[in-house]
This record gives sequence, C-alpha cells and structure tokens, in this order.
Amino acid sequence: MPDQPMISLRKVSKSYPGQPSPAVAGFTLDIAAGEILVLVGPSGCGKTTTMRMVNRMIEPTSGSIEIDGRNVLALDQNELRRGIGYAIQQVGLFPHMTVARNIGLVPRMLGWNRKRIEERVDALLDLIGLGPEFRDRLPRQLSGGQQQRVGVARALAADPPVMLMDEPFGATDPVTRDRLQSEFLRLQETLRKTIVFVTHDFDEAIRMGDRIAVLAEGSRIRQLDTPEAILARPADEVVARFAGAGSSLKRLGLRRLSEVDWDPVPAQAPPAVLGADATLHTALDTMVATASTRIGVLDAEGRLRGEVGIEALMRAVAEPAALPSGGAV
Ligand SMILES: Nc1ncnc2c1ncn2[C@@H]1O[C@H](COP(=O)(O)OP(=O)(O)OP(=O)(O)O)[C@@H](O)[C@H]1O
Repeated sequence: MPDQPMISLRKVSKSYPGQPSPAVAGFTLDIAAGEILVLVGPSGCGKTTTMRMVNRMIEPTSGSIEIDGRNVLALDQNELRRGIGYAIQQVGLFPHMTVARNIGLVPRMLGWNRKRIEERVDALLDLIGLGPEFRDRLPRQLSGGQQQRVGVARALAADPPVMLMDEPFGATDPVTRDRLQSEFLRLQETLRKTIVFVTHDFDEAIRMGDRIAVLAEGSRIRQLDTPEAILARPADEVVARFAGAGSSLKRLGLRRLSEVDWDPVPAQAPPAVLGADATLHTALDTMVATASTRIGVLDAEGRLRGEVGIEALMRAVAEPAALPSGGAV
C-alpha cells in the first residue's frame, strides 16, 4: 500500500458566478509527501484556482480536500493558511517592511518570541544566500531575483510541510530564473516539502516537477506523470505540442548514465570519464569535447565500472525505459 498522500483533492470544482463553465471541474489528485507536483497548462485553464483552493484562498464549490488526512474545509481558514507556505510571482513583499520583518511575518503571527524569530530570519537569509546586510533593506532596495528569494524565504519561515508556489520565479529574467530554480531544487533536497507548483512554462515544469499534471480548460487533467514519461509518451497531440520539439534534448538532460546500458570496463583507458550520476547531456557534451564516442563511468568511490557508447545514449533518447507511471489519464 502506498503511504497516505499529503494532499488529496477529490472531485473538487469551482464555479465563479457569471461564468458559463466551471473554472475547475471535478479535479481529483493525490500528492505524496515530499513531492513537487507541477500544474502546467495554458492561461485561464484553472491552475491558480486549483492551487488556491488547497489553502482556501478560494472556496471550492464542491468536492473534498485533505491535507495529511485532515479535512481542509473544516479547519479554521487563518490557521490553515499559516500552516501552508505561499510564494507567488508578484512576491507580495510588504514595501514598507524590511527584509527581516517580511520574512518574520508568519512566525510573528504564530506568536513566536523575538529571539526565535531573529534566529529563524538569520537562518533563512543564510539558506537563500543573502548575507545579514540584507536584513534591514526594504524590498525596493533589492534586485528582482533577490526579492523572489526573500518571497521564498518568507514562505518557508514557519517551516510548513506544504507549500504552494504560483510562478514564484516568473518575474525574473531567464538567467536569474534558472539560478533560482537550481537553488530551490537544492534546498528541496533537504527540506522535502510537499509542493504544489503552478507554471505555464513547460520547461519550468520539466525542471521542477517530480510529477506534472498537464491541464486543459476546467483544470481537466490531460496527463499526469513524471517529466520523463510525459516527454517520452505524451498522452495526446496537445501535450506533445506543449512538450515541444526539443523533447529528445530535454530527455538527455533528465536521464543519467546510471540509467543506461554499460559495456564492461574497457582494456584501454577511456578518453574521458564521468560519474554515474552525470546526465546524458553532460556525457554527450564530453564526448563531443573529447572527440570520442565512448565514455568511462565511475562509481561513487571513483572506480571505473564500465563504459557507455554513443549508441546507448541514442537508444536511451529514442526509447525511454519503463518508468513507474504516475497514472497517465
Ligand atoms: N474571481 C473570478 N471571478 C470570475 N472568474 C474568474 C475569477 N478568477 C478566475 N476566473 C476565471 O476562471 C478561469 C481559471 O482562472 P485561473 O486564474 O485559475 O487560471 P490559470 O490557469 O491560473 O491562468 P493564468 O495562467 O493566466 O494565471 C479563467 O477563465 C478565469 O477567467
């Protein structure tokens, strides 16, 4: 039996008054503890509405939502929201409050004492890579990327097990965005939060998601699966188009040498070696750089364990391995 999901939505619907069709129509999804579940889809398909019903910023018209087995709709709204981190594109930092006060907002509302809040703010500033000199700055004295980091720190402040992130890196330039995504994924390796992440950018979905729900209008799930499986086996034409023409390349960036067939250790030392956790993208780059069609694979102790040829890379891109399915629909 799989573990109980951390977030469970059952036949959740939302109809806005005056709208001809529901913004969300019978949405059902389980999200595992520690998972980043990405909702991706075109503008207006219902991503934000779906996500905001989890912390009841929007009240569902019908259906049930549970967090950690508790019925969200029966909880006190304020209490519920304080227990769920929330980070959005507009960041929502209070312009007249310093960085420290912005980050300490939820702990203050939770009644933590001053010392504990100060320590938490320092720890979070450190976590997001901003030094103590940022403590007393106002949001307008920060770059866009720094503001986004502070927004994420604020969402993490009370250490909530669940986070809702709505295009949290959306307002930054591509380079900053890329860096924020990597930083956040690194943080998540230790934090293991359960995260609902909304984006309309499929590349971001691929990068951030443990699983991705590709949505159509009314928040209807077109496909729910791992990034790799969606790239390899899009459920329909629309998902395939959404996934884009660069899928093979994306797959190269997602799969690792440990996942492809190795040949035995060669008699002659290979021209280049990589760790088994290197992506196929890195492997291909290295092959090109060394003008070789083979690459040695090292284990965690740095011992040569085998060799991978370019044919194995090509096979891996062409025919994806059997993946544990998240339940394609
Ligand atoms: N307060 C509201 N009143 C009426 N209709 C609304 C309201 N909020 C959203 N809608 C409608 O509900 C549908 C879903 O909106 P939602 O914001 O959830 O979509 P989205 O996928 O997050 O879009 P985007 O990517 O553009 O933010 C849209 O058709 C939108 O116009």
